[in-house]
Amino acid sequence: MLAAVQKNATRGDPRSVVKAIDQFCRQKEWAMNVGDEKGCILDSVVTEVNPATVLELGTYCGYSTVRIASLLPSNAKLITLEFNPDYAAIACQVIAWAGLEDKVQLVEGASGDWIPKMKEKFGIETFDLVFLDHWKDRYLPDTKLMEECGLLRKGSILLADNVICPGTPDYLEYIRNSPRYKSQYFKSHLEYTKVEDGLEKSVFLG
Ligand SMILES: Cc1ncnc2c1ncn2[C@@H]1O[C@H](/C=C/CNC(=O)c2cc(-c3ccc(F)cc3)cc(O)c2O)[C@@H](O)[C@H]1O
Ligand SMILES: [Mg+2]
Repeated sequence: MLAAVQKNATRGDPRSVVKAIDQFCRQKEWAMNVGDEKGCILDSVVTEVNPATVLELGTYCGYSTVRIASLLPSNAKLITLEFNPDYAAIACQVIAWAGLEDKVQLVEGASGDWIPKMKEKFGIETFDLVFLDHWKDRYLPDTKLMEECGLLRKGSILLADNVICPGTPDYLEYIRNSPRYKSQYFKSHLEYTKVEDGLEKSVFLG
């Protein structure tokens, strides 16, 4: 995938990096990027929220990191957590190829370890937007952890990938029934396939 980016995408052009990865995953080898169809929904949420602070859980190869960072205002900050060093190394190069390294802080480590350190290590008060796309059984514990650490403010937006496929039943049950969130489901398809999947957008009510 990285070779495809370096061969087909233009340095400093995030859209060409996104296109190169999507082309590679459609033509050569499927990969678990959020993809172009759900990616458009992601783009519209990022544009609508216009966040100053973003947390991404699960960088993988940096596809959604590039999509999000390319839409952020100049002073905005995107912190992305990835605990697999091999994926982190690839993502770092993909983000650099897109010319977005100044907007992105890629942190190598587990979300559970780093979420409690966000304030002291990065001077983050609260996140305006969180994109959840890591192991599906971590969405709920990490959401509760973000609440406990005071990282969500009235109006913070959580956007979760794969709430249908592979599915995040415990997270959906919690977020749709909690009086502290207002949720909305965006129906779509699993990246590069016709299988149903979707994104769940939830506003923290404080
Ligand atoms: C606690 C913790 N801390 C830090 N990094 C963490 C972390 N937990 C995981 N990570 C990291 O994040 C990525 C993991 C992503 C998991 N995503 C999926 O499993 C996924 C799967 C599919 C899929 C659908 C149908 C199929 F048939 C097969 C696969 C589609 C998707 O879109 C997915 O996101 C990966 O880079 C992993 O190292
Ligand atoms: Mg996903």
